[in-house]
Amino acid sequence: MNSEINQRFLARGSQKDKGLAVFTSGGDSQGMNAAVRACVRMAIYLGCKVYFIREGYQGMVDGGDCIQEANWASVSSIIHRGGTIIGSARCQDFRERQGRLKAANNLIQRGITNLVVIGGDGSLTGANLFRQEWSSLLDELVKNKTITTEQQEKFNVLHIVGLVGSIDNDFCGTDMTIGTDTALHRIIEAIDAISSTAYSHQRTFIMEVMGRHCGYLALVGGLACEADFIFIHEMPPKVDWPDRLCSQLAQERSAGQRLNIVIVAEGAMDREGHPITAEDVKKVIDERLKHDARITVLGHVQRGGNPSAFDRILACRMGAEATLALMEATKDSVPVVISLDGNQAVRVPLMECVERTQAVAKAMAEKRWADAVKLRGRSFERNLETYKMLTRLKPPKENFDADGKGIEGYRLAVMHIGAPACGMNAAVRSFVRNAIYRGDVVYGINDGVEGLIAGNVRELGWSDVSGWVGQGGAYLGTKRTLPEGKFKEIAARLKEFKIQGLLIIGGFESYHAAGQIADQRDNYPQFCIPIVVIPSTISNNVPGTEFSLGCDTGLNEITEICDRIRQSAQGTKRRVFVIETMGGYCGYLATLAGLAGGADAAYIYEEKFSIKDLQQDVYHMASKMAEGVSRGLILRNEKASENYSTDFIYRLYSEEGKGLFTCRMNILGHMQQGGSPTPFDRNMGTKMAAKCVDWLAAQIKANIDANGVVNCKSPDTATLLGIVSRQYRFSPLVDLIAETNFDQRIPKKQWWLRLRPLLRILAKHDSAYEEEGMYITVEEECDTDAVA
Ligand SMILES: Nc1ncnc2c1ncn2[C@@H]1O[C@H](COP(=O)(O)OP(=O)(O)OP(=O)(O)O)[C@@H](O)[C@H]1O
Ligand SMILES: O=P(O)(O)OC[C@H]1O[C@](O)(CO)[C@@H](O)[C@@H]1O
Ligand SMILES: [Mg+2]
Repeated sequence: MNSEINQRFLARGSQKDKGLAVFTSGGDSQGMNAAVRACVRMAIYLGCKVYFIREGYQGMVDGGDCIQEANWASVSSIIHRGGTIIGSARCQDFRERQGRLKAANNLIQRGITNLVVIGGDGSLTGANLFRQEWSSLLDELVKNKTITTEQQEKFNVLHIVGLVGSIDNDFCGTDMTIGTDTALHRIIEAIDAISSTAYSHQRTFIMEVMGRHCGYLALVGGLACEADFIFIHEMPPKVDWPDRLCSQLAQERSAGQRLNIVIVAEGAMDREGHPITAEDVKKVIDERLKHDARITVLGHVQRGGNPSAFDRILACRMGAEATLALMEATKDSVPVVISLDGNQAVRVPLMECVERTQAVAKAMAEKRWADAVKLRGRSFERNLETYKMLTRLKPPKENFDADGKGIEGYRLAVMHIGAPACGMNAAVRSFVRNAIYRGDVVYGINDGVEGLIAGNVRELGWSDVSGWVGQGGAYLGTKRTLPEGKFKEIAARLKEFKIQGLLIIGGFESYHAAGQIADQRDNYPQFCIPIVVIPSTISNNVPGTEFSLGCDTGLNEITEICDRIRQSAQGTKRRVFVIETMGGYCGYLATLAGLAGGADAAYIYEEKFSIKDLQQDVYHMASKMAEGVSRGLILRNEKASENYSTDFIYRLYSEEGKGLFTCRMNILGHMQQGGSPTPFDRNMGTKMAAKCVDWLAAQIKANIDANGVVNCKSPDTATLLGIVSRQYRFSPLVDLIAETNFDQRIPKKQWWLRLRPLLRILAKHDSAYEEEGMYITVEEECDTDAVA
């Protein structure tokens, strides 16, 4: 891997002689505006000229007013808006050399040789071709005397950086394209809404989702909504699919399920290449099962609405990186795509991505389905495996003996400790089903440590967890009580239920509790079982992971509320909102919601601030207001400072802003913990729990004696499953102690702190931004089993 170890900074105003143009192309996607904004603002910060090319490639071909210089204000108040304010198009002209010739001339006439392309697979394929042809296009322009040889020489290299903006997530080389997460939000909102009416009428709903050539939306939508059957391009069913579909749906109904959801990706086919439409599926269900079936085609709803917090943040990071990558490009550098690999912004060669994307299409055309899935990447593959496993009606026979007992069956338990967070139920469902699938017995412990001591423990069956994925809160019940002082009672219950492996899902308390139990292994043999924690809290303050389950939902709740609060001042008022977020001492929510909401400042505990900083920010706000900005957004983490309280900041802004703006304060409180889990949290909970089952089984197997007694003593048998620099990782709890600030209950190092300068730069403050993007190959990117 060619990662850069040294920190890389480009100073403010250091690129005064340069320029770039940005455009959006293909189907629009939510988050494109945030990407354009970040790209423009980073360019202005570096001192270079920046142009919009309106209406995608069509604007490049047509030239004229379609190419305009942009300024700071041209991208104000757009971060929360879906679509693209600079327009997008599907452009036939650009597919022809003649069109590309015109486009090249239009760029040269304005001296533009740095391009940021924001679009899908088609747009980036077109960009790749444009770059490959560039010198021959210039030759032709010289030949027909459209440009001079001096111009040819001066503009002989075209630099291109691509950002993948498409809801389809069909481009190899990135885990998530800008817009995909929001499209999934739209899909699950629709399916959740339909489920209640389907339940009432015992109906089967066939939902058609987008994704012309890629089944990602159908697959992950299916995972996030417990769909009973999906039809996707990469895993087409055999021609006998009607039999399989009907037997699956019939069995589910006979097991008591009142509704069924079938998802059909647009353009789905069977293995012989016959199209499968929602109508075809309905016909089969009507005729054979006589179910009351209905079709809903989600269509462009999926491309609409406000971008999710994830897409806004992704777009901010990618947009800024795109500008930086262009500024660093030399005549020898290859065009790159800025993408996300796990949680890391990376730069992947455009050509490799295009080739791999085309290889997927080829594999599908040649009916090499397994290859197509592999080429889509490890994360797609894993999603598919998980989906298949979770929707099996019965565990495979080979995992059970003649009496129906699991051949390698262990006795596992799951519980929560800490506050509830969205995604916990999805994790429990996945844990239960994965374990049953293997032949294990699973116990659900209600109400945390207190419930365990009270013996509030019950075996969970396959259908006990039906419908749990989309539910917020914690169905098992959760409490904050720690095990300290109650070890004897806990050990007695673990013994009574013969528990051989334990999963704890929860926030900082879960991590703390698991550590306390593991610490007592020498005193209580019942604690010598493998123990694993899935960090789950909106605060995202658990060490050993970059993301906790539930923090994405919390972030989206805050982001949406901030949008609404800001909108309340639309019109003539000049107003500053001071908003307090949760998080304990952890500034994750305030910072990330600040980035996603386009906030002017976000005050947090981890970054000390003085009265001087506050004063400067107030003056800064006043000067922005004087320049025409009408609304301000200030976020403050609940424990940012003992004395500079939310009320204090509100009063300071109120006093100093007199005559210029009014000020209002909002404390968001527990609404941040509620809501419906986002697709990200549903998916993350599902995948993490599946990994925990595998891990627990492997640990038990390695440490069990002939009498079935498990004796885990080594530190690596008590772990926390986290996402750490691009990968899922089981970290021994003891290793995390040194990384933990137990007083403030936060990790000592927090990755997202490096995004704070970006927040300031995008809000027109001075700051020094360290580049994120490391260079990797498309193989490296696709091999990551990321959360996406
Ligand atoms: N092979 C190609 N050669 C030249 N230009 C292309 C090529 N493929 C696509 N383009 C250009 O990119 C535009 C957008 O491509 P396309 O319609 O495939 O959408 P996309 O970028 O894949 O986005 P999405 O699939 O998300 O809608 C096309 O209209 C065309 O102008
Ligand atoms: O908006 P249009 O041009 O009808 O295109 C629809 C297509 O665009 C996408 O939304 C994005 O590529 C596809 O999922 C869909 O097939
Ligand atoms: Mg496309």
